Amino acid sequence: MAMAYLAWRLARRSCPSSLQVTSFPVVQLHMNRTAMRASQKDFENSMNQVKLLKKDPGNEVKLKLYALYKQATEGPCNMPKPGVFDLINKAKWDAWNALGSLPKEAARQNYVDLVSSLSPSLESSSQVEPGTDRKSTGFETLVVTSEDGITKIMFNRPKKKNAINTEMYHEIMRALKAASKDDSIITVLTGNGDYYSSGNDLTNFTDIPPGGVEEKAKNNAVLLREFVGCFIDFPKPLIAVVNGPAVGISVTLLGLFDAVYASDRVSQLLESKRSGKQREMRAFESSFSVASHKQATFHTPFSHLGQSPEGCSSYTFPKIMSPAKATEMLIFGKKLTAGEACAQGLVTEVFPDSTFQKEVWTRLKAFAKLPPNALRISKEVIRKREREKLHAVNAEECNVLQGRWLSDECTNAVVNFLSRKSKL
Ligand SMILES: CCCCCCCCCC/C=C\CC(=O)SCCNC(=O)CCNC(=O)[C@H](O)C(C)(C)COP(=O)(O)OP(=O)(O)OC[C@H]1O[C@@H](n2cnc3c(N)ncnc32)[C@H](O)[C@@H]1OP(=O)(O)O
Repeated sequence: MAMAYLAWRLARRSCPSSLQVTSFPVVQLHMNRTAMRASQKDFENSMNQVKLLKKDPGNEVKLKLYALYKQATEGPCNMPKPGVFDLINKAKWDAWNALGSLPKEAARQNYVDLVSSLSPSLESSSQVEPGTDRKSTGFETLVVTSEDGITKIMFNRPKKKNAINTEMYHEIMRALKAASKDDSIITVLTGNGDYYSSGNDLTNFTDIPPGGVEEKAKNNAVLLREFVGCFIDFPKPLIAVVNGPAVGISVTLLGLFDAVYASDRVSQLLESKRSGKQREMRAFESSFSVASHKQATFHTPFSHLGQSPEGCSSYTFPKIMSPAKATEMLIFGKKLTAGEACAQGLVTEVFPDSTFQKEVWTRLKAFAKLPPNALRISKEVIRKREREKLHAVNAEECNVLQGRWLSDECTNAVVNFLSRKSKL
């Protein structure tokens, strides 16, 4: 299996990009019905369609496409037979040689037929113009797209600072489950608008079911545990592109990500603020086209809200940043800038704001070209010895929170926010 994969990767490298696929039994069906009517234009269109295939059609098909392409463009196999240990080139040679003296026009037709037989896998991509994202529908609170081996899950409640309401919790779980099974290599979470996320939507606490607040707290604890569990168990590299302030659960979850990237705008802005350079700060702020853009800060104000840590942060944060630094954040609600969060290990790297998106996405695209199985296996090796512990921590945190949600401290904090008496 692994060898077949390696063969395929190498074959891709040694072929024109358009013929990254190929042959077989399926094709045999088409070989004899050759009407020799496929034009050069049809052939070129098919080569372009192959590039849009979203599902890997399998090594055999890829080899067949390779062979037909060679036959259509160069005629019968004219290469010396590779050595028995040169597995990849031997597989390609065999496929091409097996076409014997099939005329170029017939090979071209068969190539076109084969590509058209792969149409189910083309349908999803053909809905999208080349070069644009494949967008998943069926989400109200997210925009989920897939391109270049990256599934991007974007929080999409910008007017509410991407606060995570109950629907969004469910949709994030659904999107993560889909991403774990789709053909993407890595998964990215980011936010639309000026915030990454303002954390739990405090109105989640207002919809009390007939069973009363105890039932509500219990249900929320069950759901929260399931939600955090999706992050603990997510099998592919999971990366946060933190585009603005992050609050509460959107911060604590970062300890379960594989990499966290943020822009340096925070540090520059705060530095100006700290040094009292007001004019410089105003100039700095106005230099951004989106005037409402906010600093990317990291804030977990649990005590202020009468709550306690979640997202496994009671375990991951002391490990990541030292117990004392974690205490300042999780217990005393100290807000960190991106630079500070990076110095403490919560953020992987901070980029200059002017080039943040460009640099991050260039890097992510390069990551997405790495061998997917190696990425998953390496992640599993790292996560394996922690998984059980993380699930236990998650269960305990949810249990404690269930009690906190019933406390006066929490009720008062939520009421104060909702009645506009308080803000972070
Ligand atoms: C399936 C599972 C369901 C389980 C449900 C329970 C699970 C609980 C999980 C964990 C519990 C807690 C963890 C946390 O996340 S704690 C952190 C909670 N977040 C906050 O306390 C932030 C509150 N928001 C603010 O302080 C401010 O809004 C802000 C983020 C500092 C931004 O200030 P701003 O002046 O720039 O913008 P503002 O006008 O306030 O906001 C614009 C509108 O967005 C609304 N909004 C923002 N954040 C939230 C939020 N977290 N919850 C609800 N609504 C929010 C705000 O009310 C404005 O709305 P409107 O325009 O007035 O209608």
